[in-house]
Amino acid sequence: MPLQQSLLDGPGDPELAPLTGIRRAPLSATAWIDLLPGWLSGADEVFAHLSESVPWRAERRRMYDGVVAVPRLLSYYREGAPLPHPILTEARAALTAHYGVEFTTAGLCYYRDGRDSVAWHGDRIGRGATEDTHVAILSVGAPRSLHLRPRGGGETLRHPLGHGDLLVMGGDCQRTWDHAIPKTAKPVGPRISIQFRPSGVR
Ligand SMILES: O=C(O)CCC(=O)C(=O)O
Ligand SMILES: [Fe+2]
Repeated sequence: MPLQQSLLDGPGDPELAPLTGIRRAPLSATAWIDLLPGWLSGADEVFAHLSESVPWRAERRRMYDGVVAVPRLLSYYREGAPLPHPILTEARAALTAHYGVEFTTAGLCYYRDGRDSVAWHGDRIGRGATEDTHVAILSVGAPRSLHLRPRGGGETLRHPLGHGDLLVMGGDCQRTWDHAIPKTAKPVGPRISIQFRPSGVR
């Protein structure tokens, strides 16, 4: 199975490292990202479980004068909805304790291959449009690059997100920066991204 070859974590129960190891990279005076590579170990089983048990949806969106397929599969766990793997419940509790901010919703994306992507955007639907907010991303599966650039234009920063890695955006990052997962022509396996957000942020 080509999927297995892309995962390097080996067997073992899913386990989260302490968040004390997280490193902050300021983006500006008011925006930052926190990074913790390898936050989740034993991520193979998590990837396999989520691939199979999450109700993935293929969405279509109206664009200009046509309707196009959204280039990734989606699933959304609103506030109060049980998450699809116990390690995600644990991850959310750890993030909530570490940041003193309640993460209540989870958006999941499934990038089937390098043609799947998310275009430049900020998570500005709702509260993120006007208030500082945290958005925490746990990545499992094939590594993909998260790109960030200032909204007014400027240099693009590239952060590779691998199997079990955590990246948290904070401050006014959603208002003043955009992020994207660009398509890649390289042969890449599937990736699942889990985004934890506080209430009212999309
Ligand atoms: O796949 C990712 O890690 C990012 C997804 C994202 O930016 C979003 O769904 O808002
Ligand atoms: Fe986003």
